[in-house]
Amino acid sequence: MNVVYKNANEPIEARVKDLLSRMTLKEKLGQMTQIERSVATPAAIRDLCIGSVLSGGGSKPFNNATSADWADMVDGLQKGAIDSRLGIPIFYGSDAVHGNNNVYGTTIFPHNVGLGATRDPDLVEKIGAATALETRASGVQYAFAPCIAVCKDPRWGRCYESYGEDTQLVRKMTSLVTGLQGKPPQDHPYGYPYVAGRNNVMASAKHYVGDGGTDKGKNEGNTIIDYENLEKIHMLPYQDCISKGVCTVMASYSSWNGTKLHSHRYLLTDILKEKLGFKGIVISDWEALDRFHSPHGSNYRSAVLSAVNAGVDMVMVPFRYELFLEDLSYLVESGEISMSRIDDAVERILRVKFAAKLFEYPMSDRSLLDIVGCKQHRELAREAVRKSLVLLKNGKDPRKPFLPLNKNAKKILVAGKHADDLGYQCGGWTATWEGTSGRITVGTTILDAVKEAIGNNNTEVIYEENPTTESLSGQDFSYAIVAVGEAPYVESGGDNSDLTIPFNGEELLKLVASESGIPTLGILISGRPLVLEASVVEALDGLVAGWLPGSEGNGITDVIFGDYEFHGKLPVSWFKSVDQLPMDSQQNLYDPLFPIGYGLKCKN
Ligand SMILES: OC[C@@H]1[C@@H](O)[C@H](O)[C@@H](O)c2nc(-c3ccccc3)cn21
Repeated sequence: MNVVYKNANEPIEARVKDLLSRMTLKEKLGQMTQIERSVATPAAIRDLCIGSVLSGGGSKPFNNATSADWADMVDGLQKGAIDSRLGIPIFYGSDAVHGNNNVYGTTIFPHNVGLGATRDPDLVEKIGAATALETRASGVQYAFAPCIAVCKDPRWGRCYESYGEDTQLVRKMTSLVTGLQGKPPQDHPYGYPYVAGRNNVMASAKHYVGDGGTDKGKNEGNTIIDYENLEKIHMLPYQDCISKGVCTVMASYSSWNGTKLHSHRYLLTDILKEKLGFKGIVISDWEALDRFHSPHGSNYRSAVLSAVNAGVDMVMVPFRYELFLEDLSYLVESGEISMSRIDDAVERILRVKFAAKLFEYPMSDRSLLDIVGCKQHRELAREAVRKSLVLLKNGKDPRKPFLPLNKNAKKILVAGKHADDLGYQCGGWTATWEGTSGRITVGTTILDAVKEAIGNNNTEVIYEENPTTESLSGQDFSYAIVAVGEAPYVESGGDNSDLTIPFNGEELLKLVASESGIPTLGILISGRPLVLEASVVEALDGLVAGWLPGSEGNGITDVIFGDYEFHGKLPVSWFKSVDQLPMDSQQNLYDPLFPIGYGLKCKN
């Protein structure tokens, strides 16, 4: 007998209609529920018809779990879903935001702020395609990416997740969606979710809307702006993602003029779904409903009512899913949430699952495992690092450029906390949620890369994390490479109104460059512009913004030793003082240290 929803030759909408008609209320509500892997079991997924499972930042089967270990985990949970009465598969979500970064041994690409500096949407699309392959290799079919925030204030703890402060730049970088999901055919219906096949993942445009425009850059804060500017500055990139067939849009924790996005029916339904024609899933952020009321998690039933009626289709619960289901069921039974709202949500979820071909290919494809961290992907990441670096200063005398550095110099000093720390150069959302110091995965630090670039020359390379004038005196260095910057941070943990270089980074630059008088290249490893005193810039012979380059540190040496030309342009304004924030390049008062778009070449 032809069971329409099980027939891949049937049109998606026919499959959706057929399956929806067969579902009980309990099964429909289960599909609207996304739970965290730490509380997920195959039995719960089967019995409650759970729609999705996720890994919160860094949540993994065990430390240093490989892609194969992840695929075992995801497949085990998927079996529970397949065993359910109607056999509706889950999708498994993870923050693959700069490669499949939760998983050990994967290629870690530069964070978005560095990709914004490349101004190269084709490169970003290729990064999306490579990320999709490495993500699917781990069994994960859904990436919580791209973040298309337009970051208007570097004090925001998530600034490095934004491609930059300019809307048009962020719009170009939505090419990541095409890389992740694949390119829809010409006749693909506008706003309809699209996933090309098993080598692609569902994407999530986030965080809708205005997350990068909050007052003083406060994370999860309030974006105070009229609708016209909300649309012009923060909403246009969502139109680009919708036109590319993005499968999901994640609501923002933040508020617009005092109303939380997660309960904003006008923006989630009237605008996103009706005016912009988005036909995929609106998913909540993590415990967003628990944050509606104080204390955290209180008055949960009213939060469920507000969010679902506003247009949230799937709730990233992620732990208290029995309570969520109980409250949601009560609200539907009482008529406070209509059956048509539930059916709209479930239709969208099923539509994405059929579009992503999850019914046909529910299990992981182990043939992809060889591609994880492969040379081709690492070369792509290395190219992205090269193109992301921004040369801010090259020589104290324009007629005597300092870069490119000489590989055959007699003696080179490499210094600074960020010169030999893979975790620091990867930043947040790597291995763990916050990110951490040390050899957290497979990769090349700046020091590794310098040694590799120098090769067997007679050049002596000396590394000192924290040199002193005493340790440097009489050493006769040809020049120094000093890498300083930020320790990894994430979300509100990164909110910062001080923005000086941590770990006394400026003092170290001055110590090497002026007190010890060594010709010095400063490299800033940071998610954003940081305070640079004029005296520090003056003391340096060269200065490079390295952003958060990821695992392929040799992309840095490729340009500082001149094997490749610098390419990067600032995606954000570099302030002189935090008192100037937020900066607006369109204003007459605009007076940055380095303007958005600034970037030198070696051979000008
Ligand atoms: O990891 C899933 C999502 C991610 O995709 C969103 O961009 C981000 O806002 C987010 N914050 C948390 C999160 C926040 C606090 C504690 C634990 C987890 C979880 N998540």
